[in-house]
Amino acid sequence: MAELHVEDLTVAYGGSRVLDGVSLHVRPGEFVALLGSSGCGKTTLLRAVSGFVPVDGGRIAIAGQDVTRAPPERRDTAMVFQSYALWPHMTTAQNIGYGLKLRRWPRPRIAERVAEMLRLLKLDGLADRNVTQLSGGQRQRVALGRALAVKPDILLLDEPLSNLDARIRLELRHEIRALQQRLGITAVHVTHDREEAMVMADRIVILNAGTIAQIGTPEEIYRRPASPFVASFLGADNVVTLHAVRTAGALEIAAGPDHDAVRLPLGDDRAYGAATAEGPVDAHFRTEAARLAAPGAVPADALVLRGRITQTAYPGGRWRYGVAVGGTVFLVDDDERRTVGDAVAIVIQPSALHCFPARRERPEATPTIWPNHLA
Ligand SMILES: Nc1ncnc2c1ncn2[C@@H]1O[C@H](COP(=O)(O)OP(=O)(O)OP(=O)(O)O)[C@@H](O)[C@H]1O
Repeated sequence: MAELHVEDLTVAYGGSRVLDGVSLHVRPGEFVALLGSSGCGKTTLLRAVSGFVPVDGGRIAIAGQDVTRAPPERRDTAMVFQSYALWPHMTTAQNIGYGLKLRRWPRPRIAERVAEMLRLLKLDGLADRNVTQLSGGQRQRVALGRALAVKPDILLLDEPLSNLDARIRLELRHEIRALQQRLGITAVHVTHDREEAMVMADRIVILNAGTIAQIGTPEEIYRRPASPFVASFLGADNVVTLHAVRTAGALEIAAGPDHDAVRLPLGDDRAYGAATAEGPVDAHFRTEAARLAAPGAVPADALVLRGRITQTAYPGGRWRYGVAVGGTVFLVDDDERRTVGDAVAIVIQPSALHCFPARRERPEATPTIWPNHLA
């Protein structure tokens, strides 16, 4: 088990900076996912760790050794690629044993290790088959076997599941995770699939335009996004601008044209972000974290937005509605079947709100009446 230290890493292609001051510590045996939208620098970070991209500044250490300037072959990393990158003229066994041959392992030891990998990866019976005659899932297992065979300090996974169909992707997701835990190997996994990162990783690193937006466990980043960017990226992309005042233990929301004043109690998990948000705040909430009610039947301790249904869809399980509130359309899931034109209330519990200082005030959210105690 080895640890990975990345400190203040900067990488530029030509004149343009792709990674800017990235620092990250991956603990021994930990599975870390790098998550971010296309072009944010995930693959570049992985390639910098493996030594295939020169760095402009900062430091990389693997198992306590500074490898910042070391060539790839002097770093104990192994990479699995989206495109498998197998040798097409070789069999399964030859591909898995390839790294061992390069390291000049004696033949009997190679055969032993390859057999072990075939067993681990459920590739028994396919040892002598040419890899071009394997399915996508099988090919990626071979690539994984080739990477693990050399017992690397760090396993680097570059979107290994992106080319596979949905069912195989789910299957392999769990297999990779189980294998990584069983072998206790330190792994860094690049993905742009939020759910994949959530279910596979011990911790998730969210990258945004070459910098780290947040590092945390799946639960931490989901429940406590550190910024509007992370909140939106993790699905809380309904945003309502409110006027808030922080009082002891609560966030007082002033009435607006489409909602009444409400006192949202603050607790450990409640209205996270509200502690620093006062005045105009952008409150983010998830489609699935709100519900709809008839306008007259709403609870007092939740934020309630009055609107009208403009769109309906049935993605499966629950209905999904577009609800226009003032000039903004929010997406909300609900169990009940409703119709376009229905007047409804969107009910959002405080624990489902992620509040941040508003980036810009939206006219429709400016309160017309400030409650007396806030005036
Ligand atoms: N060899 C290169 N030369 C110049 N620019 C590059 C090179 N490789 C990547 N880039 C640029 O660097 C930025 C980050 O690329 P990178 O591949 O690290 O992103 P990513 O987050 O892995 O994206 P994706 O999810 O699309 O693979 C992008 O703007 C990309 O166009």
